[in-house]
Amino acid sequence: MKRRTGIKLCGMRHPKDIEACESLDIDAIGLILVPNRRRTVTMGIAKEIVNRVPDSIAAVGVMANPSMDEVKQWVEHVPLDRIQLHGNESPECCHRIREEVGIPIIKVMHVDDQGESSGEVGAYASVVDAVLLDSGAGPLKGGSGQTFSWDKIPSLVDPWQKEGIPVWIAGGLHPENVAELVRRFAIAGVDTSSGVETAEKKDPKKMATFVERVRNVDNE
Ligand SMILES: O=C(O)c1ccccc1N[C@@H]1O[C@H](COP(=O)(O)O)[C@@H](O)[C@H]1O
Repeated sequence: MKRRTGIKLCGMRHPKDIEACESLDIDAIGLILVPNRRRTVTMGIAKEIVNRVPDSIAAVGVMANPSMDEVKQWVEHVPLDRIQLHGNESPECCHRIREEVGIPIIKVMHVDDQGESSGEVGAYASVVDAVLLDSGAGPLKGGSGQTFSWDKIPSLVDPWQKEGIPVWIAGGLHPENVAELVRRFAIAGVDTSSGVETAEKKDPKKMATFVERVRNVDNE
């Protein structure tokens, strides 16, 4: 059966970034709703962007350790399709958000220098819809442009896959390294932010090349 790798392009900040996505064969775009980050968008901009996203592309809101009130405020004003929890949210917190807000949860697990990942499979498998492995590098965690050691991917991914949880990979992915990642490992999807920017702005050419390189491997 032909493979199809999920692709999420994250950190959209302007409605024109979405124009550049419209012709791309991607699955999701992400909006940074974490306060005080370089790519953080206001509620107004988030709403404007999501309203332009084609139906075939999911709009993902990226949050880190949000309160229940904050989550509810975002989803009340912005029609998000998924919530990406990029902090240290407990299984109980994931469960509560999923139940009370009714939106699928992507839980980010951070991979440290030793290749160890946060998050016990047994505790999270029943309360999340997908897992995203990202580099734990840097004090801010997320959007760092840093890769983690890929050698551990099979042993990190396998226990989730056995529970039927799709695992996506992020952290320092760009058009020059994504084909190798997708070719080497059986993963559900890839997610990038810094790697498709030039001078801190989304670069339509890099986004298109990133997608093309993934789809070329899918078609090998
Ligand atoms: O992109 C950000 O600025 C960001 C801020 C806070 C939390 C998460 C963030 N981004 C997520 O991190 C991954 C990896 O980013 P990068 O490709 O290494 O720059 C990205 O795909 C987003 O999901």
